[in-house]
Amino acid sequence: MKKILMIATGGTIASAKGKEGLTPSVAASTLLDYVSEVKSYCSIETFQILNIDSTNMKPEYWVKIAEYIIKNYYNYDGFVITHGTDTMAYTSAALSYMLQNLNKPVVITGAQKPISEKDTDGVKNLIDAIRFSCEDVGGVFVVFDGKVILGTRATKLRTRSYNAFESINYPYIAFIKDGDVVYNKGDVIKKSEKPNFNTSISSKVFLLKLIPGIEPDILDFIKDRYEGLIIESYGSGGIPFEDDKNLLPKIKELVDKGIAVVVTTQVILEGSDLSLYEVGQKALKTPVIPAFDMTREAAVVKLMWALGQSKELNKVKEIFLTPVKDDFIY
Ligand SMILES: NC(=O)C[C@H](N)C(=O)O
Repeated sequence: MKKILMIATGGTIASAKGKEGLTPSVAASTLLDYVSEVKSYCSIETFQILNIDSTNMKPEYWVKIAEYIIKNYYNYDGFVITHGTDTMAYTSAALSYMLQNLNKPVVITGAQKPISEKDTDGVKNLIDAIRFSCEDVGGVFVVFDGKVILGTRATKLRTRSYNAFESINYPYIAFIKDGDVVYNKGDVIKKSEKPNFNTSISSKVFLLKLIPGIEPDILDFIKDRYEGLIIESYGSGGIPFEDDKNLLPKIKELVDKGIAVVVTTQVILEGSDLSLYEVGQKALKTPVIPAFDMTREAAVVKLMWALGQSKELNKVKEIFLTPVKDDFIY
């Protein structure tokens, strides 16, 4: 029998109605009571590491979760993390960078409705997640609504529906149908020889979403406070450069100060290509770092993680542009 560690962090799956609306309250061991049939094929231990709405997630908590997994890595065959959906894709990206070359699965799941409710998706998601954590594969995954998504490729696209998550610009890894795992793209998740753990991270990253007419001087504020900036530009990617709305000189000031500036797109599907338009090529010359087809979540967390490894701009750029298990494709 496989030995699984389930780490609970809160989220809707573990929530109940409180005085001010839904709030995490159900303990890890109680969550397990709802899915007791899994005990027929694996043995599970639980640990309550946090009990938060995932809106309250922060990088320090990613480190806490990752370090708990590292501490217990050789004692279990797989790991399941129950988590709120709102920032689940950030956590799955963070764990993907902190825990690399895994030879065991780390599976994150949650629910749109509390596990105690009659029409909950929590029971199915938790059973599916535990089922996938018993597979002979390595990596970090989101399992939700019967789909297995690579940890760096998940994004929450729906606030209410059970199919809250999609795999962005990348195939689903597998589907779970009536308890069976049906692989769709299993080749990237073969087990590695030796895991590589690195939990250093900087939270000094800012995400700036462009809107038409954005004032360049917002960048002065960012320059004084952050080590990295992600600019969510439009479409295929570009930076406005006309007249008093020209952002490029201010971006150059940031880069000259050693701040890593990444440009991505607000459009969720099909990725960015800064070489396509003049607005993009001018940005590349500033120079900014392109995020290609990464999700917003992966780009933000990878920059935080790269800045945890080095403060030297060229090195940060090199780390950011080194693919980690298909987190982006040129
Ligand atoms: N469905 C959910 O889990 C949403 C909740 N607010 C959370 O992210 O913790």
